[in-house]
Amino acid sequence: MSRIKTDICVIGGGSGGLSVAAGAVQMGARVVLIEGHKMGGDCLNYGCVPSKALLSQAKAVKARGDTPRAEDFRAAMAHVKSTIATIEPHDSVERFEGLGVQVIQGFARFTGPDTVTVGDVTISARRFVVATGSRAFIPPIKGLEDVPYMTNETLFTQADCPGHLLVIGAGPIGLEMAQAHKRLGARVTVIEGAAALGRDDPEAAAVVLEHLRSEGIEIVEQAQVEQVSGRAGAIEVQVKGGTIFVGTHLLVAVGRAPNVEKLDLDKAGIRHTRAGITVDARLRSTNRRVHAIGDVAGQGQFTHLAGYHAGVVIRSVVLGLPAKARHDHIPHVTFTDPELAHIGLSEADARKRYGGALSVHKVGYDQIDRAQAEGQTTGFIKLMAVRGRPVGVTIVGAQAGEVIAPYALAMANSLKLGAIAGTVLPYPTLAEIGKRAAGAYFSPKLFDSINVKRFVGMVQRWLP
Ligand SMILES: Cc1cc2nc3c(=O)[nH]c(=O)nc-3n(C[C@H](O)[C@H](O)[C@H](O)COP(=O)(O)OP(=O)(O)OC[C@H]3O[C@@H](n4cnc5c(N)ncnc54)[C@H](O)[C@@H]3O)c2cc1C
Ligand SMILES: NC(=O)c1ccc[n+]([C@@H]2O[C@H](COP(=O)([O-])OP(=O)(O)OC[C@H]3O[C@@H](n4cnc5c(N)ncnc54)[C@H](O)[C@@H]3O)[C@@H](O)[C@H]2O)c1
Repeated sequence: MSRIKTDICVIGGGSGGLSVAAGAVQMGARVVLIEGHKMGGDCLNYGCVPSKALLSQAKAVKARGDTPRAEDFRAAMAHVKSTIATIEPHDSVERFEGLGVQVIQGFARFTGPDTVTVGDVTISARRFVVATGSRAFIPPIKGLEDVPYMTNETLFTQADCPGHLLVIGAGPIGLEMAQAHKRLGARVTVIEGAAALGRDDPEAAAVVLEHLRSEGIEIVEQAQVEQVSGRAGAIEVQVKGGTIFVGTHLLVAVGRAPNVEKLDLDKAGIRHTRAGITVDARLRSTNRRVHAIGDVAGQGQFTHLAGYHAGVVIRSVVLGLPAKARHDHIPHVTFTDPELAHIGLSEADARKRYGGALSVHKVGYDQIDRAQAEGQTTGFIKLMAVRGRPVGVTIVGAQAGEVIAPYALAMANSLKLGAIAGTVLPYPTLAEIGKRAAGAYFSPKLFDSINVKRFVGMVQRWLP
């Protein structure tokens, strides 16, 4: 048994853990990083990177306009592999060892409040950061364990395009992958127990769903899956009420489960629930020496959130500052075509919280010259504003994930809408839609005000 003493021990080498390790070591701390499987975690290997690479290939095939061919799917999967391979060195053991991090490969488990073991190595540290991420949640559906099914961990290893892909769950994973597979030549049926994109603005979700259906994807809502049967190539999914959907392949995308089982959290007095490790505003667990970040902290499941958490925890464990995380300024984007981006409060939540003080401003993509020029007039921005500040923004339409950036800046830095309305943007760009929405907040105050009209009348009489 060998022993290592260090300042910071990071468990999990994905989006969150790698950011903590790189930041902490470069600022002078001694860092041990433990990764049980693949450096880069879900995002690089089974999540954001492969899914966006597949979507980009599917978009190119769709743009070509003819019937997808078998080679298209193979070429798309080859692109997925090569994209991962290109990014991989950035997250590699070699790069991190080069930065001065001691990387240990194996699954870590706590053996006490300030020790973990990996194989025959025991590590004691001043602070621990748990960044073990999440995996696909497998629901207790009758028969599921007896049929071949895919999750995000196996989806990107397919050799050939499925004939008819059945997807359980119409969240971001289910719908992004439904569109990618449809555009690459599969028939696709998405089976959703409640409302598709149920966590998003219903008006914006409706725009995405209408478009996906127009491309030929079958999306069945309010259809809770109760039983699955069959075999490879002939899978049957039965929903509440008895309807049966038949397909060749099955993807399960019904949410995520935090990776806590292997950690022996009880040995270190770290409380957790089904959502993940319980943390306070400083991302500290119930063991003050141990922080949790990213998916396993149960505050949301996005790479940029894990990266943000890493920054907060670095201030805490490296610099000893009482840094707190906030979550009201974290955007999220579903990368379907059209994209759906959101930040802050939904319209419904903003109405509940602010009542009459809230104003809502909606501008269509069809009012934006660049959108007209590109023929991308589907969608809108919806701005929720209170006393001159944005409290929530939803955008559905072309490049919504890029277009929302000024609002992410504004909400992270408590900027007023005047900052957006007063910014000069290049013409013609899709980003103008955000400025137009801010302008819509000021228009009635400026153009419908009797006081403004009186004042202008006076000025005009006095002006020489
Ligand atoms: C299909 C899909 C698409 C996605 N698309 C997007 C997107 O477009 N944008 C976005 O922001 N987010 C997206 N996400 C979510 C994103 O991947 C996660 O939010 C992000 O990876 C979380 O980072 P993390 O550091 O918390 O965990 P991870 O990146 O998963 O890293 C956790 C690491 O910990 C390791 N580990 C686990 N247990 C132990 C242990 N006991 N000891 C040692 N190591 C351990 C794991 O092997 C893993 O490498 C997507 C997810 C999926 C599944
Ligand atoms: N673009 C992105 O940023 C992106 C992309 C993919 C994933 N992610 C992250 O990963 C998380 C998980 O995504 P997800 O799509 O797996 O989960 P999700 O929780 O967002 O959606 C799962 C859906 O499955 C449905 N469902 C659950 N059980 C069912 C059953 N028995 N029958 C039918 N439907 C059922 C739910 O009602 C829900 O609508 C996301 O919330 C997000 O944080 C992000």
